[in-house]
This record gives sequence, structure tokens and C-alpha cells, in this order.
Amino acid sequence: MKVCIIYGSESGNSERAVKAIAKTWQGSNFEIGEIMEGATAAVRGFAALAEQYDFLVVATSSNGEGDPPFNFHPFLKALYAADDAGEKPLTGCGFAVLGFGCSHFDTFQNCPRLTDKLLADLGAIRAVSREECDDSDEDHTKQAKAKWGDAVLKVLQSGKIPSAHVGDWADACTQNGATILDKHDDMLVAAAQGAPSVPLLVFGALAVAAAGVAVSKFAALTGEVAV
Ligand SMILES: Cc1cc2nc3c(=O)[nH]c(=O)nc-3n(C[C@H](O)[C@H](O)[C@H](O)COP(=O)(O)O)c2cc1C
Repeated sequence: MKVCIIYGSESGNSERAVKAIAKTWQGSNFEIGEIMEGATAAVRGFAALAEQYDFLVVATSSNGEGDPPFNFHPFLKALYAADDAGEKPLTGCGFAVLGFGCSHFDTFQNCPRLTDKLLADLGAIRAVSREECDDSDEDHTKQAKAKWGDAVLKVLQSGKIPSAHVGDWADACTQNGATILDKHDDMLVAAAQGAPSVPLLVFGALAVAAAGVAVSKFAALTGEVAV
């Protein structure tokens, strides 16, 4: 079975964790193909992912008020768009979500929960129940990562994707109730805003150039040589 690892991570926590867990996965029935951020996976597209991979391992945190991390935003947006269109492009794929967050936030685990729900809505089979890692409970997080990593490895080693979902997204909620704050409109607003305007880009380029000149002048003054 071919596996793709997709992550969303604002400060590197989810990324580091899933990479460390995946490093421990050994077996002959599966092969880890690529590890990519959600933004890259969104550009690849669900159809291409499903053609190339049998299993999607997804680790993401929540940021802002239950928003996706910057490098996962396009992936969540694409999940919503496919769901809106009634598409099931991930039929035949298995998946497992590992969530990161902090239970001090009312929107605890919002992005992982949304991701877990939408992946199933798009036809993928939840092969392992989501685990919710909590910054404010180190012991629980350690156990959750180990439990989830072992469960995913078991499925990968079996070489088979279960024929039915292992539970529902709501079953795996550990804190703040089985709630999701719908981010549909936020995704659309961000999409409508689109890329930064041309004047902003020009201003950004000028600022970078000015900073470069200032640094080289300073280096000349101090006799520092760039390597
Ligand atoms: C500004 C900010 C907003 C956050 N918002 C949420 C949130 O809405 N829900 C949640 O569960 N955790 C929230 N968190 C906690 C992060 O998800 C948590 O620290 C996580 O481990 C970060 O993982 P990452 O580095 O992979 O993004 C927030 C953290 C910060 C700094």
C-alpha cells in the first residue's frame, strides 16, 4: 500500500510529530511515498492523490479561532469545495488524522475535526480513529501519539484498508464537547481576497531590496564577509 503524509503546521509541532512517528513505521506491506504540507497536496489535487496513494496520513493543528495553519488552508478549502460539489474523489483511499491543539481554546481541535469529517465525506475510509493531542496535557499527548502511531502501523502492515469507517469524527472528541465551528465562510472570504495585490508585491520587493542594501553597507563597515 502506498502512503502519503500530509501535514498542516503553524510552528512545526504537528510536522515534527508526524515525521517522528512515521520514522518508526517499518513493514513490508507499505511504502511511504511523499511527506508534504497541505498546500502542496491541494495543488496536487484529490484525484491525483487517490490515483497515486492508497492511504493518507494527515496531521494538523488549529490556529487563530479554529482556523487551519497557513500551510493547510488550501487543503481545507479544497476539502470544502469538493464537498460542496458533492464529489467523492477519495473513494478507495484509507485515512487517519492526528490532531494538535490546546484545550484552553474554545475551538479546541477545530481544524483536525473538520479535516477528519470532510475526508470521510469525500469518500475516504477512516481506518484509524483520530487522536487529539493537547498542549496543556503532556502525558495525554504522549500516549495519544503512541496509540495513534501503533494503530496506523497495524493497518499499514495489514496491507488492507477497512471496508467501513472506524467510528465517526465526533466519537474521537476528547474535550469541549463534540463540536465543530464551521469554517466554510472563512475559507471563501480568504479565497475571494486571493493573492496580494500588485502594489503590495512591488512594495514588498522594494523593502527587501532596501534591507539588502542596508545589510551590505553594514557588512562593509564591519568588514564582515558573507559566506
Ligand atoms: C495564536 C494561536 C491560536 C491557536 N488557536 C487554537 C485553536 O483555535 N484551537 C486549538 O485547539 N488550538 C489552538 N492553538 C494551539 C495550537 O494548535 C497548538 O499550540 C499546536 O500544538 C500547534 O501546532 P503546530 O505548530 O503544528 O501548528 C493556537 C495557538 C496559537 C499560538
